[in-house]
Amino acid sequence: STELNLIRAFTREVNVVVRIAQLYDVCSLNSVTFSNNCPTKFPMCSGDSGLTFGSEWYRKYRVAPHLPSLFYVQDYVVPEQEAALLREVRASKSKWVQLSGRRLQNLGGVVHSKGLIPAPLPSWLEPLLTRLAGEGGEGGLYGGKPPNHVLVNSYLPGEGIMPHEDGPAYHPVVAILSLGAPAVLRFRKKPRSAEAVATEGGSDSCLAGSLDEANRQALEIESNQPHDGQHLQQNQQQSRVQSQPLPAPQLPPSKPLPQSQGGREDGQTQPAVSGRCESYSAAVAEAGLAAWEPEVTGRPTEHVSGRDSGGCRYIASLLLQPRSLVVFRDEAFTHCLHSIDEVSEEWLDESVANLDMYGILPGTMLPRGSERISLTVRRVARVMPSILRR
Ligand SMILES: O=C(O)CCC(=O)C(=O)O
Ligand SMILES: [Fe+2]
Repeated sequence: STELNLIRAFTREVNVVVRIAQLYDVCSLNSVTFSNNCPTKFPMCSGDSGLTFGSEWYRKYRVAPHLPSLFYVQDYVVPEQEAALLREVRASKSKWVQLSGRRLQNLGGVVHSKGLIPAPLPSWLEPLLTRLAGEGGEGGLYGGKPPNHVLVNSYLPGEGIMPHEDGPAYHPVVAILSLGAPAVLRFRKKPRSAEAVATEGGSDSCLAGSLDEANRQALEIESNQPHDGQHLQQNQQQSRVQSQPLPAPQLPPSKPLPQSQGGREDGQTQPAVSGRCESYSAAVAEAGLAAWEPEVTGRPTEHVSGRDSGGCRYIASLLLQPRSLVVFRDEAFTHCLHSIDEVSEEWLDESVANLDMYGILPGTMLPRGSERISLTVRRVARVMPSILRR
């Protein structure tokens, strides 16, 4: 019976260990490790990573199997709420800043390298911000604290936002509400720095790094078009808020800098991509991101299905319909760049992960139609003490 007791005690211990491992989900211990790298014996790893991350909300709205920290909520607001929000944005006394590819209102204060220099958020945003803070299951979307910063972006057809990351000033979660017209948000792997390429070896360009047949086609088709670095430089030169174009190639700054030091008006980090897109397979493996394999069929010749203008594959894209909410966090926030093409029609290629929801077939062209307004809602992790407020 002593042996039996020992066996029982041992079994209890093992159960406790297994339970703890399940609760804490080994995959979540390192946000860079994803479900596909997880030992299969932990069921929470298959498609989930993390305690909160495994909540019902995230399970319900996860949309792209290749990018498990990307979430999409169709019809997050009803048409009346959309109309009311659009009225408020248009009536707002806040100053619009004209950038090269969009107009921008910055609400909640100025994002500085040392944190947020806070300013009051307009009262019309309160119900939306309260609702957003409560999404995502226990603890809410922003780590138990309310969002404190909102960008209002306005895009006319033909306008967009170049590949960028939102940067380390923010708690790594963003929720974007789309109003008025659709657009496609595209995710690609963050480029490796020139330094990393030199010291770790490998290819310094996506084009050279994945010279499969499809990529050769991409090169041929797009050889006359500027790739991202050139786009970035052109945009920077055109931008009224950017005092000087940044030389390319250039490392993404480790933190957003004040404008005078080359930072952006919107507090975000904009790497000069300059075609320095990391070898696709290496990028995907390093970030634990699964491959999205394009089907090279029936596409118009000016587009290469699921690739950016440098020939790099997108990890995922999302059709952002009016009234929808997109949320991305963790690796989608820190390991990827996101962008909206400067087009008046969106080519819905196979990388667009949510076409099914709308009964749209890949290969469809979707006119952007009219002005799109987006509300980018985030929390700046550090808020400057009031004594330093201007
Ligand atoms: O308009 C969007 O959907 C994207 C906006 C964005 O990426 C940003 O404000 O940082
Ligand atoms: Fe962004």
